Amino acid sequence: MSAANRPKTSLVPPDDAVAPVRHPEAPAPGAPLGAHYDQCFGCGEGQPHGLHLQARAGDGVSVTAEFTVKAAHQGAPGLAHGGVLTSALDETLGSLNWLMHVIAVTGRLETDFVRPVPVDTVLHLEARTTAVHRRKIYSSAVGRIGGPDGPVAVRADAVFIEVKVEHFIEHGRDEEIQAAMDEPDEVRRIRAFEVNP
Ligand SMILES: CCCCCCCC(=O)SCCNC(=O)CCNC(=O)[C@H](O)C(C)(C)COP(=O)(O)OP(=O)(O)OC[C@H]1O[C@@H](n2cnc3c(N)ncnc32)[C@H](O)[C@@H]1OP(=O)(O)O
Repeated sequence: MSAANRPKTSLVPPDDAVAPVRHPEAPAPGAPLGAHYDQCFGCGEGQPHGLHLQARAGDGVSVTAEFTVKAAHQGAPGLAHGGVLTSALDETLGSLNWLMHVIAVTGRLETDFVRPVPVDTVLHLEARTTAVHRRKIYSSAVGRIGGPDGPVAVRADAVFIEVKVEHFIEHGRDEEIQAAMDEPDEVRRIRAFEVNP
């Protein structure tokens, strides 16, 4: 069935889903994950239009991250754009896959916007993978304002789908694929595609 005709997929894992497994070489809890690709809109240091989100490994398959809402991220006067907040959730959720050493892309992402988020706010994000079923990875995230224990402003549930590295090579634009493959630093080269080292 083509993707366009596929029925809407549940965000609830099926009964025979299993617990996620943290890779033995995943970064220790508390370790910064760093950017997986310097041009990534979510985390890339070299991306002037990006969110510059910084994530750290948590326990199990979990991460925490911070994102500061800038003037460039407004939707309404002085308030963050909902799509930008969803991007911050997507990036945080996507970084969970690195802890399992699985390459995956977002298949479905559902966001609840609970409170408005003003410019200059630091959004404190927490995400966790809850279940895995074949290639489907079920994860959830919340974003709090006013501190890591502050009130929830946004939350999201997602299904990521495991893919092979060919997904990026087949579908990405040649010049960026080539530049990422020519990266002399092996870890950066690998992480551009979030491939298992
Ligand atoms: C490198 C990491 C970067 C992280 C950055 C943050 C994350 C991102 O934003 S990634 C970018 C946004 N996402 C994308 O571009 C993905 C675009 N979509 C695609 O390429 C394809 O539709 C893709 C790969 C998801 C699935 O296609 P395909 O491999 O043919 O899947 P298919 O074989 O049909 O389905 C596999 C399973 O996934 C499920 N599935 C497929 N698509 C979806 C979906 N959209 N939602 C939920 N489940 C889905 C299917 O139901 C099937 O489940 P089951 O095993 O139970 O039968």
